[in-house]
Amino acid sequence: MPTPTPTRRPHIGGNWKMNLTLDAARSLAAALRDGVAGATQDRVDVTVFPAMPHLAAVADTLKGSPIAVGAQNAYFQPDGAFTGETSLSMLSDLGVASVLVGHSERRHVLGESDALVNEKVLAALEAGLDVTLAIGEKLEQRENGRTDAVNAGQLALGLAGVPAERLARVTVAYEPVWAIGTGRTASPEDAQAAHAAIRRALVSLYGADAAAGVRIQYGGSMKPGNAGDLLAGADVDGGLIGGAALQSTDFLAIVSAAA
Ligand SMILES: O=C[C@H](O)COP(=O)(O)O
Repeated sequence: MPTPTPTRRPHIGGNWKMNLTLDAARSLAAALRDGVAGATQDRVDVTVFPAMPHLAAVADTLKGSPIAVGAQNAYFQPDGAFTGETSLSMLSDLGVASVLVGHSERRHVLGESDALVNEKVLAALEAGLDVTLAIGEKLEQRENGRTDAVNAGQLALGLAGVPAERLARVTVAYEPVWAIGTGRTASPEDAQAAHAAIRRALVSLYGADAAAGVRIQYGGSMKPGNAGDLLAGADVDGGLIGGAALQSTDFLAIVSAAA
C-alpha cells in the first residue's frame, strides 16, 4: 500500500478510449458509482474518461458520486469553424470536470505536437477544468537512454506558460509508450525512477514546494496484479488505466490498491 504524502492524494484515472456502447458505458459508470466505497473515496480521487458521445450519459449516471468525469480530448479555441472538434465550454456544460491532454495515441497516432498540447493545457486551465497531462518515451528513446530527457522536454513544453498557482489542477500521467496496451509494464523500480526524474524536472520549472504537490500517475498495462507494486513508489501517485478500466472489478481493485 502506498504512503502518500499529506499533500498528494492518489489519483486513479480510467481512460475508456474508443470503447464500449452507450449502454455498456452507462452500466460501467453505475458499477463504479456503486462500488467506490466510502472508505476508499475519502482517500483516492477517481476520474473516468469516456468516449465523447458517452460523456453526457456517464456524467448523468455519476451525478452526486465522488467520481469525476473527464474528456479524452478538447480543442483550445472557444468556438468557430473547427469541424469535428469539441470546445471546453461544451464539455463544462455536460458536467465534465477535466481533460486528458497529450495522450500518446493523440501524439503518435493523430500527430498532435507539443505546441498543440500546450495550447490545450493552457485553454483547459483557463476554462476552469483540471488537466491530466500525459507524457512518455517511445521504446527506442528508452533504449537510447533518453527517457528522462524526453519526459522533461514534453513536460516543459506542455506546461509552458502555466503559472505555479494553476499547477495544483494538473495531474501528470507518465505513460511509457511501449507499455500501453501491450501487457508490458515498467518495473516498479523503473517507474519510480522515471517519476522521480519527472518530479526533479518539475522542481526546476516551479520550485520544490509546488513540485511536491503534483500528482504523477503511472500508465501502461497497470492491472490489479501489478498495481500495488507500482503504486508503492514514493513518487507514483496513482495510475491512468486503459484496458483494465473497462471492467469494473479490475478498476475498483486498482482504486482500492491506491487507497
Ligand atoms: O490511458 C491509458 C493508457 O494508455 C494505458 O492503457 P493500458 O492500461 O491499456 O495499457
